[in-house]
Amino acid sequence: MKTYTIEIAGFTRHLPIIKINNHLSIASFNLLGDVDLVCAAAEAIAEHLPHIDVLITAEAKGIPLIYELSKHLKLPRYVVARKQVKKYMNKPIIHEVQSITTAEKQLLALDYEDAAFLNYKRVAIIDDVISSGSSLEALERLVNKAGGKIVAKACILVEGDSVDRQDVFHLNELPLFTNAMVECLD
Ligand SMILES: O=P(O)(O)OC[C@H]1O[C@H](OP(=O)(O)OP(=O)(O)O)[C@H](O)[C@@H]1O
Ligand SMILES: Nc1ncnc2[nH]cnc12
Repeated sequence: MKTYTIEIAGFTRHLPIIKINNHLSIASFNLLGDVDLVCAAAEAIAEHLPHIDVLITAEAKGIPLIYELSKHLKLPRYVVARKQVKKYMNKPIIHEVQSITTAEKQLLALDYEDAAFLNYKRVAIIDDVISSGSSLEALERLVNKAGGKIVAKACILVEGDSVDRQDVFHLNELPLFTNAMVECLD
């Protein structure tokens, strides 16, 4: 398998290059299960955040990261926007998302209790990767609707066009690959 090698918070990882459609491939970054990397990335991001009251992310890969970040920042509660409305959710606020990794439109939903918790709080939006920016935009809309104040946006990796974003703190950058480009890699 072709891989892309990247350094993140002092750790080297060899990411498999995966075709996502007829034109594009991504270097797939899956932090689920990677304890050392999650801990180091959380520590590195924590140093660059202003004073905040609560972190929010989108499920699923952002969850271990904000858990670890919340521990660092001594924040007792964090908020996760879900990709499905569960029966146990109360009056959810919903926004559509078209993430680069998923062909179909998805949704992000915030439970009423979590939305109420964000109200008037200083909120940092956190994700593992920001690529098209669609997930970030949906999270921004949810936080605004909930009455939270977005004071920081941070992720481990920015990808593709998002590498030029000035509004997101990040630890490193990932390229997008055309499939023709991938054919030429050894
Ligand atoms: O900037 P975007 O194009 O929206 O892409 C970024 C999103 O893609 C990934 O989630 P993914 O859709 O792979 O879902 P998962 O975390 O549930 O695996 C990542 O965790 C971000 O949330
Ligand atoms: N390269 C990547 N790896 C994992 N998830 C992603 N979401 C967007 N880009 C991604």
